[in-house]
Amino acid sequence: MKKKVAVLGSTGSIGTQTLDVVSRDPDAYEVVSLAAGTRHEQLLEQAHRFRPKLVSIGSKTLADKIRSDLPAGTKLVWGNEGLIEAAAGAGAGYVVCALMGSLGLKSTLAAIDAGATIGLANKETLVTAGHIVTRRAADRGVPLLPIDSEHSAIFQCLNGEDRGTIRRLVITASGGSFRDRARSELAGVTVEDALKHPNWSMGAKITIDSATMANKGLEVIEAHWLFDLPYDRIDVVLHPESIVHSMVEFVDTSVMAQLGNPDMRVPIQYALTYPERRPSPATPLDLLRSGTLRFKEMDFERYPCLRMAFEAGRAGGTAPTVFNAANEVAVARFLNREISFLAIEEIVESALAAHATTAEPDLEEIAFADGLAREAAAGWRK
Ligand SMILES: NC(=O)C1=CN([C@@H]2O[C@H](COP(=O)(O)OP(=O)(O)OC[C@H]3O[C@@H](n4cnc5c(N)ncnc54)[C@H](OP(=O)(O)O)[C@@H]3O)[C@@H](O)[C@H]2O)C=CC1
Ligand SMILES: CC(=O)[C@@H](O)[C@H](O)COP(=O)(O)O
Ligand SMILES: [Mn+2]
Repeated sequence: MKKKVAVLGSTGSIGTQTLDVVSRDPDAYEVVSLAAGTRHEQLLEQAHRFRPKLVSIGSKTLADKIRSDLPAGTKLVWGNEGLIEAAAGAGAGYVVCALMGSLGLKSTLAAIDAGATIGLANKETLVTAGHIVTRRAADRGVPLLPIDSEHSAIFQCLNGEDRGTIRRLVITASGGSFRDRARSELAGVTVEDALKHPNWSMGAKITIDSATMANKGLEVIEAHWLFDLPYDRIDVVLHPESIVHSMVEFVDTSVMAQLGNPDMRVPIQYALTYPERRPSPATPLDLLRSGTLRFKEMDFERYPCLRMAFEAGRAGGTAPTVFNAANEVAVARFLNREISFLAIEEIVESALAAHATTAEPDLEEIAFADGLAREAAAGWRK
């Protein structure tokens, strides 16, 4: 029987690569819903190609624009309610969460409540409300399968291993666009410079997060929730080649690693086919030709966003929510050319400093902390 798949964020980097994976095995998948924000022409093209039951777009204005061009029989919805319907109202048994930012939280929870298996790329959802998402998935018996490359790597290394035998996780970081520059050289860097990731082609927000190392910070918190490990057993190392996607060290000192050329279709496909492996279109890794693999200690002074993520993760409660929300707004302001690159970390630092953490927050308390942090980050002036 075909897997009925919903793709939330279908027009983005992960969304389009998911549709590429799905389109290579038409006997295995049926796309039942697609959700996007603003790229209406791309969404229309996807709707004609995959013929889903339902499509959702960011606003009523955009919905009005595409309505008459949709294939007959495709239901059109929009906005936040549309996202929920795409996640939980189209009969998907498998939901790929590839939205950008914590706006993905409600639709992920809706998909879990509907009993769908989750392919999770949207790390901000776990950062902002990890205890709620993981508990809800466990209560509902819903698998949360990682798509993020590092977490897929760890998940693959852990396959069949007893979790009690893990000594630590080692998450690799490329170092991002400015890894060869000192902090003193970052004052005047441009948006264009920051968007040049050395190894991966990704959406704008995560590419900036890689450059500030906030991405690795988000990933540390994501790993804490996915693998249920304390922060002092999660390490980060610089690995400029992005070939070792992450590692697990076990109590007997054995280290398992997952390697491959950087291509997100591999972890996306693994999340879709798990527990099976299938052939993939990625270029096979040839270690004889890939050159030296380097590993360096992480410098927390060079990358304060990573330090702050560890601090927020350890503080728990609403602190990671604030870290994430302030960072989302700061990155949007940088991409909008309102603030400098280095102001991103100043904004995150000041939001965290002003925040009094609430332990074990419910969804309302998370929304409140998120809103306050966004307001402070939007109003921040040098
Ligand atoms: N790209 C990558 O290689 C990796 C990404 N991730 C994570 O995956 C997630 C997605 O990243 P990526 O694909 O790069 O991001 P993109 O910016 O490329 O895509 C984001 C998607 O979300 C949609 N979207 C944004 N806002 C809304 C909204 N209000 N309503 C509905 N849809 C919306 C966008 O629609 P539209 O563009 O039409 O507005 C787009 O389809 C992030 O959490 C990221 O950290 C993790 C590992 C690797
Ligand atoms: C592909 C992927 O998973 C990204 O999160 C990637 O890891 C970004 O690279 P760095 O954050 O290591 O620069
Ligand atoms: Mn990653």
